[in-house]
Amino acid sequence: MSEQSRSPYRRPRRGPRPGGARSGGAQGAAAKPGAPRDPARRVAYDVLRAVQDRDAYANLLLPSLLNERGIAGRDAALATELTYGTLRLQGTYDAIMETCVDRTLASVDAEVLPLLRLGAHQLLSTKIPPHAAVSATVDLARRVVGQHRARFANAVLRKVSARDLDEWTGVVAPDRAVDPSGYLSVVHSHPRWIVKELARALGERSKTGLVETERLLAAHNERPRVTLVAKPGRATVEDLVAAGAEPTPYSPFGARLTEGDPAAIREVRQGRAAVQDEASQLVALALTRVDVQGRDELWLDMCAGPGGKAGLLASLAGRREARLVASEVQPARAGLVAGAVRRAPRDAGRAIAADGTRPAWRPGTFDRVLADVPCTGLGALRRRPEARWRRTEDSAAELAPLQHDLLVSAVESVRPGGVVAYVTCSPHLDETDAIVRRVLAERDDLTLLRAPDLLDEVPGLAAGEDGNYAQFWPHRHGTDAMFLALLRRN
Ligand SMILES: C[S@@+](CC[C@H](N)C(=O)[O-])C[C@H]1O[C@@H](n2cnc3c(N)ncnc32)[C@H](O)[C@@H]1O
Repeated sequence: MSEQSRSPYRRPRRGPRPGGARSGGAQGAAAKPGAPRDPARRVAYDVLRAVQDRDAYANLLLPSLLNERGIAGRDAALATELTYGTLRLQGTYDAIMETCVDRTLASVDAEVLPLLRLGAHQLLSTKIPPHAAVSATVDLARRVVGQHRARFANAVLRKVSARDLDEWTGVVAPDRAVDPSGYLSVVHSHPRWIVKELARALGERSKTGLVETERLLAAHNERPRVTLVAKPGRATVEDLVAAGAEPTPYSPFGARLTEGDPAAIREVRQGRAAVQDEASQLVALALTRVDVQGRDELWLDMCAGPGGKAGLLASLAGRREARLVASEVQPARAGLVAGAVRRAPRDAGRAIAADGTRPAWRPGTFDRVLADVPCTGLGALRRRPEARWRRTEDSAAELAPLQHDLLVSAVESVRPGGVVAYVTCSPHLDETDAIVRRVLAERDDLTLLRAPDLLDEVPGLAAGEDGNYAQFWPHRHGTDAMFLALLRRN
């Protein structure tokens, strides 16, 4: 059963609307004394506004508002579903609502637009009965934007309620045979440029109908399960399984939660385990598996904040009597890295604040270097629902000079015979293949290794012209779309 179908609030795309009011109806679960009416929709609206108006991150703001307002249980689950679901499918809802307003959607007031999207989500993708979805949203509109604009919201949502999601996309999406990217963009709610970039990274052409691209886009709209890492030497997968998680298919350190709050797990609270995507664990593991002849004592994580991979690498280094320097340019994030590497076996990790492009160490100091560079994050769209609307077509080009300089610096930091892992949480070819190729072309002291061979327990990873890169994919591996290139310095 997919995560999507597991959600109690989701409605299958086709089929009858289940009858009977549920907790997602207008009044929801019993409110606490003094709590605002319909706290779930109110908090979802506040997060959508903050994401839209001040570039807030939903995954940070929502938990803190739920906590601040004392919203828990079914109301918290409803608020989470409404917030993330609305942000993910915003592109589809906007295409539908364009046909339901008598002006452009862009000219609708900023206070009202999130209400319309919230209402459209309840109508088109949840089991909330249509009359409850409309009346609860209009009720909220009355309170937050006034009677006049609530009437407008009511009129738009009544038009939206006339069809189900499949009927609507049949009306508003371009013909797939004529414009496959445009069709996928509307049906799976991604900006068209992202559809094209992901298809390019998957090696698919429009002519073929973009079959695998569609599977990837659909995976981005599924709710991902929380994955944990048991830091070697400090906790085990068995500890996490005892706490209710399931082992991950590939990482020897990973376990997935089916539901529940990771902070409720003792090992996580104690810093012996942490939340970390399985692909992040595996790219760090691959770097430690490469054979480096001779000395293997000093490792560098050059872009370490907030410290996920550094935490794992420090534990792995400690078990081999190596040490890790975890460096991060932003001092506040370097503080998080210090927390992540604290109490590694043999005290193997040390965090410093330093600019990787102006190294605070001598050239050739390290035996293994991780350059997990800043990137567009197009590989983590499952977990960051608003990111697809925030990045632009130019984002990758803007990051490329820094990515290049960091990889060059990583290469200079490793000793001859040592190895560099270049990693992005993005499959966009301009920040993966293009950066690696450019550095390989500029230098004659590098050999590109076959990264998939270091992770031979994971099928379907090989990418790039000669299959030398490892590229994870959400729809193939159930992970973020993490990219890995391994370079040996000769
Ligand atoms: C993709 S994140 C790294 C994620 C991290 N490895 C983890 O697993 O938690 C990239 C990091 O690089 C940092 N960064 C950006 N420019 C940098 C530079 N010139 N030198 C070092 N770090 C830099 C960013 O602040 C950000 O924390």
